Amino acid sequence: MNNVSVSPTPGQHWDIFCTVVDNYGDIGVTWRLAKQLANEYQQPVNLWVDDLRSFQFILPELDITLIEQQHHHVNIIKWDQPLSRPWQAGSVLIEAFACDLPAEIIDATAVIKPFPLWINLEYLSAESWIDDCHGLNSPVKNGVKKRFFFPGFSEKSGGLLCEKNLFAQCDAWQANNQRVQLLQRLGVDNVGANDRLISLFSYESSAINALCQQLITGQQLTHLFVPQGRALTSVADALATTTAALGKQQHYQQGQLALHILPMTNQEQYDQLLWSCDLNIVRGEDSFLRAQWAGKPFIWHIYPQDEDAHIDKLQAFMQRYCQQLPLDAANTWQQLNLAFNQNDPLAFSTHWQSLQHHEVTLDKHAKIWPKTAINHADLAKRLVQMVKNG
Ligand SMILES: Cc1cn([C@H]2C[C@H](O)[C@@H](COP(=O)(O)OP(=O)(O)O[C@H]3O[C@@H](C)[C@H](O)[C@@H](O)[C@H]3O)O2)c(=O)[nH]c1=O
Repeated sequence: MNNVSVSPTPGQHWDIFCTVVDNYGDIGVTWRLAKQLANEYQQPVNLWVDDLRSFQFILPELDITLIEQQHHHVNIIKWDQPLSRPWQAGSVLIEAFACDLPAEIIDATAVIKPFPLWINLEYLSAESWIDDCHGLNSPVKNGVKKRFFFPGFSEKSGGLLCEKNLFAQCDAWQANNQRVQLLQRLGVDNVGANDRLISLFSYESSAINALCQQLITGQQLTHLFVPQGRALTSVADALATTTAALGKQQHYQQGQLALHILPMTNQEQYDQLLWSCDLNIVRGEDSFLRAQWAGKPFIWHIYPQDEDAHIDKLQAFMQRYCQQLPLDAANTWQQLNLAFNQNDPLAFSTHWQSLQHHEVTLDKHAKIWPKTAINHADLAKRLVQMVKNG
């Protein structure tokens, strides 16, 4: 057996394997989980990642030439095939998002006894069917089984990733108006007390065109913060320019819209941007959750799937999110999200204009939502408990 060290007593560490499919969500989620397990639960964690270049966008200090390195107390290993560093069995083996584990590990099921607790970490969903699948076992090989872990919003699910001190950090940031420091760091020094701040980290959408037009002609000056990437293409279209031209300028003003183009930062600084804005437009899985933890209203651009499966996922979430909202505010917010996801600029403009009537309600709701959503226990806590229970 190549590249597997067979030790008579498996180690106590956790291995997390992550394949970067596209974008930053797969690595974003596993990196966050690895940091939390290492720092809050003092677990030795190996994070195996097949694409360090993508990882570097959200961890700029990562050295992409190294096979192994430590950051935030997590041991990060470049996952090559075949493995460039032998795998040694630990106590837990996490396959993130059903990635194919290395053949060396599958073969090792024949010889390593007991085999580490094998967990398949699934994508987050607000759909209720996940409650019945969370925790189920499925046979893999040689009598070894893997267990399914479904993150979700219900008590029966695997819960949501959220660090122990996150809400306190966010509250302190907002109470002390620390956004001023953030804006200084970003080189944005012309923000008035009544200006609106919006962050935009989405995929391409023609609704962005409508958004920009609404902001340009709006009553209030809006600062729109756009990290380099896919949303910028749609912003450039809306402003009848190109991403290359926009990229050169960094700050750009048209009417009541002040556009600021940002480099990607680490996850901690991205959180600070979300905490500082009045509205966040987010996407995928991880930024979607972080916008909720920021306690601010948001629009969710969900990762598109075949046959519009993502729209069911979006509806399932919106239903949960809106349970405690008055009907008219809920309707406006849901229609706005649908318009963004369905590339409908006309509908987006209509619902954007209605949004102003519900700003106070949505603001209040966004503040109380995190405590409802966390449902007494975050994901890492539930995961550690699952491991303890065996
Ligand atoms: C803009 C920005 C983001 N980030 C982080 C936040 C998140 O961890 C990560 C972005 O991940 P997401 O929000 O999930 O969006 P994404 O579109 O990048 O990832 C998606 O990838 C697909 C393959 C998955 O199937 C989707 O479910 C989703 O996870 O990038 C930074 O750290 N710094 C930044 O400046």
